[in-house]
Amino acid sequence: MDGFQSMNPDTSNVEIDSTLLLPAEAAQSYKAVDRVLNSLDALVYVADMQTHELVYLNDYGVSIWGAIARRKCYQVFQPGQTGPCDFCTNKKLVDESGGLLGAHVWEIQNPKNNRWYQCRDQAITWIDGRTVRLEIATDITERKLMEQALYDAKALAEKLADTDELTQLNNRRAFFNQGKRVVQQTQRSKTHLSLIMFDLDNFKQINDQFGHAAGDTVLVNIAALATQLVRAADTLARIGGEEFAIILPNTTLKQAKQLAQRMRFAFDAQSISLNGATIHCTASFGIATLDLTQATSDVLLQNAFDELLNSADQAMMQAKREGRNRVAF
Ligand SMILES: Nc1nc2c(ncn2[C@@H]2O[C@H](COP(=O)(O)OP(=O)(O)OP(=O)(O)O)[C@@H](O)[C@H]2O)c(=O)[nH]1
Repeated sequence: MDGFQSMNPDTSNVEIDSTLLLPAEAAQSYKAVDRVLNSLDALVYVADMQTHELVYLNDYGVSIWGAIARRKCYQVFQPGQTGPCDFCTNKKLVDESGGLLGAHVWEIQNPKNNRWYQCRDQAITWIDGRTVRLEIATDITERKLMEQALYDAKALAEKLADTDELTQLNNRRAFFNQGKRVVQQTQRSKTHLSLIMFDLDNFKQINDQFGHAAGDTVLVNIAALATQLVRAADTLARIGGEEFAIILPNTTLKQAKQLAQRMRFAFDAQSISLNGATIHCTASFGIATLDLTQATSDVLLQNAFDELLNSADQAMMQAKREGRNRVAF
């Protein structure tokens, strides 16, 4: 290559202006360092910080990205790219007056080969006096995939711990956790919090007449219908066998009554066809509302959610007593 000469006849990983030929002793030291860098299971490269030209690439880099042949770092590592990378670290490696700063360690997923690298970048003075970026990059893709798999498994475990297996609604645990959170939010926003409880009517008869599996299907249908009727901000949960509850943030008693009536009508109007039979199932609803529009002390709120649930339960029992398929509050 004109004007350039490899300092290491065994490899062609470095290109240095021939006017800067090193004394024999220094060349020996250079070769020893080059051998060490070539034995690493990591990418080591050096790029001119002004021109982005690669001036060194170890064997690991050559084996993946090919010979450097005076190409720029982004041409080698981001094939097809015509300018410096958006994530180029050059600015992080020198101060405003060009003084060399310490190492900058970061992680990136290479958008071209999708592999993850942990990079240690540092500006150093190269053997010909230029300021260059030395990067040592370790492929951490397997570790990242494992981290992602662990993260996904944790998210799934958390979801399962909060989900009712039959209906896929929130379970009792999720319901109580969410209830305590929503009470705090309601206190902060000084609004109303309503709670609807509903229990399917004469559900034992459905089980007895059509079988337990048919009863399960009814529970799934009711859950799906109820899901369609609540808002995204509401928390619908199955809190017992045939008992459900809805946390309604920022909802007055009047608004909660309207929703409960809509649900009652929808359940009453639904016919579930199963094995040639038509199953009809209604529910009794109880509503309670917490008015937090005035400042309320934390002490008063400690048992607020349990008390709200208790009031809704009392109202629901009243609806049962008064003949079922109705809303009480
Ligand atoms: N299929 C099915 N049945 C369940 C499940 N959980 C509870 N049950 C049944 O639900 C029925 C509830 O019966 P009861 O408590 O007497 O209430 P009910 O018959 O609905 O009567 P009221 O609530 O007074 O209207 C029982 O037969 C339980 O076995 C479930 O997951 N699947």
